[in-house]
Amino acid sequence: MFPLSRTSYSSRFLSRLPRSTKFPVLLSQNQSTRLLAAQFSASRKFVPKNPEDFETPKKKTGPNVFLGIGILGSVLLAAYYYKIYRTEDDKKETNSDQTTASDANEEIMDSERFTKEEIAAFPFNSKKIVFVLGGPGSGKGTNSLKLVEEFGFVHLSAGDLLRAEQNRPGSKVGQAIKGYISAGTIVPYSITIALLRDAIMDHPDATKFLIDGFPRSLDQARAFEKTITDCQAVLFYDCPVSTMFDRIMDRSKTSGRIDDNEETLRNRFKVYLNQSYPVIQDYSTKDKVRAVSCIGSVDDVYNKTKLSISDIVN
Ligand SMILES: Nc1ncnc2c1ncn2[C@@H]1O[C@H](COP(=O)(O)OP(=O)(O)O)[C@@H](O)[C@H]1O
Ligand SMILES: O=c1ccn([C@@H]2O[C@H](COP(=O)(O)OP(=O)(O)O)[C@@H](O)[C@H]2O)c(=O)[nH]1
Repeated sequence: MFPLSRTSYSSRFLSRLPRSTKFPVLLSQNQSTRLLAAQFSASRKFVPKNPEDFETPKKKTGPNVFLGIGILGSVLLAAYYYKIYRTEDDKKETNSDQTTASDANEEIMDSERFTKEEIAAFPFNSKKIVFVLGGPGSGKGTNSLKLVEEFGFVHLSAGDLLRAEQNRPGSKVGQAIKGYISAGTIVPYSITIALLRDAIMDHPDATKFLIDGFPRSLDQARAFEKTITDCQAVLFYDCPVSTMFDRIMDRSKTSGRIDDNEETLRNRFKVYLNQSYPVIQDYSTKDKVRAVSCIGSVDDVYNKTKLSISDIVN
């Protein structure tokens, strides 16, 4: 377990962002929930503008039977309409940063390269999976590449797989992926898990996998466990927002990524705290999290990384 009550953020960075995007990086479940509620709903608060907004609604003098019947009828009609007309596609469609638990039943996309029988026969359970998590720019990719070089992990970056699918001629989901990534929101896991599943199957002889940047929400974590396998550990890069911001802004000069810009980055931070951070909290209750501070030189951080997963690398 790692300490969950620490906060890390710099006033220099915070002064550059609107109030709604400022948050401490490490918070307890209650703290983060309260903070989120306060920060992200502040803009949606009801503000009385007209004199009548301040008035207490007048109490009706007697039961209005017709009104009651009308309301009941509307509710029943709405429920009927919802049941009959809401299609499976509607349920899967989610382009907001508020992926909900109801999405946890999404079907994983079929493979274009492997048959259902090949997928069913693949020994996913025999693979050691380490999730590499942390906010945007916290150092997931940098350290994963070093672990690959030194210890022969297979590195699967969910973001890289999605970008490759986005650019693949003939992809049925390329355009949709582009929409999510440019908004800084999470691609439905039916797509991401399918890409990860196929990428794992491309390495039948490998035993150790680093899955970088996934899962980004609790429902994704549960769906991966259900359809692929459980992870052995979570390598978590604990990084102040100010540092992540500066590093991404630096990276944006050469990355060519559509989402490495200030506006999308604000949303990525919001999605990270709102949806991805609870994944780290959840795995920490299962004693799976190995937290590494991102502060220090690339070599320092890598040395801390090696120490934190020394039982897995060998
Ligand atoms: N310890 C470090 N010190 C300074 N810069 C770093 C460090 N670790 C990573 N970087 C740089 O920060 C940027 C973001 O790192 P990256 O590994 O791409 O993050 P992530 O994969 O988490 O988005 C990259 O440009 C990388 O070179
Ligand atoms: O499991 C994933 C991983 C990535 N993404 C999308 O890909 C973007 C970039 O993710 P990546 O991990 O490459 O970069 P990071 O933001 O961590 O630097 C995210 O903002 C999401 O839009 C996603 O939807 N699901």
